Amino acid sequence: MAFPHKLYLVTNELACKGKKLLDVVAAAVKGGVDIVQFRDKHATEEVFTNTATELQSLLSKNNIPLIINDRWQVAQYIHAYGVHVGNSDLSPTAIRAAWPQCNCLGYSIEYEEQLNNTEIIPSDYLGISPVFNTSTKVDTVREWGLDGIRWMRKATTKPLVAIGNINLTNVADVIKAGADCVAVVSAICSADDPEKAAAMLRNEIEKNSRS
Ligand SMILES: Cc1ncc(COP(=O)(O)OP(=O)(O)O)c(N)n1
Ligand SMILES: Cc1ncsc1CCOP(=O)(O)O
Ligand SMILES: [Mg+2]
Repeated sequence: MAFPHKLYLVTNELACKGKKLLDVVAAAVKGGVDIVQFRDKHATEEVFTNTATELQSLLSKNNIPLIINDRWQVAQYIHAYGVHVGNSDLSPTAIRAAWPQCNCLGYSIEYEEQLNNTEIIPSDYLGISPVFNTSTKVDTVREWGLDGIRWMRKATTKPLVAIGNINLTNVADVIKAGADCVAVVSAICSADDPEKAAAMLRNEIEKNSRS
């Protein structure tokens, strides 16, 4: 599966610091975000489904794919583009079996051994998780660093999405190390001007991409 996306917004309502989540997402898309993940680890099923539905409506008007974090049944129900899962979630193989129409299945890589695991095969992209330690997600195993990106680039041909404390100061290095796409929470959600923050990140990615 082709993965043409370069700048991936992962949402976090708290990180938006009082701004409305949908406004932040709309601004980020104007700035150059080309794929969005709805991630809320605490919302009830009802609130989660309602917000996911609103995001799907906003993003489909802009031809931007929506990925749902963890809750693949909500993703299927709202006809989202896909789902992102990690080691504590239902496996990619099981999701493919339960939801054959899923267009895009993302899978977090926290351990080197995962690259020898058959779960890589049904995955459409791999999340390098995290590249740098971040206060946005503290239940992590280790930070991969730039060397980890370089290692993964050599170890697999799957599209690589880098995530974890990526911002304007390090995004060029992350791309040069071999990531195909950069995912951020705080660098956009917490910015005073999310549109400008997205535009600056996108510009830096384009300047340093191989294609
Ligand atoms: C693009 C991307 N990469 C990694 C993750 C982390 O997923 P996971 O390991 O399942 O952890 P939670 O996000 O569920 O806390 C991600 N969400 N997105
Ligand atoms: C969801 C997730 N998965 C690995 S790190 C992370 C959070 C990234 O957030 P930030 O861009 O604010 O560091
Ligand atoms: Mg998860």
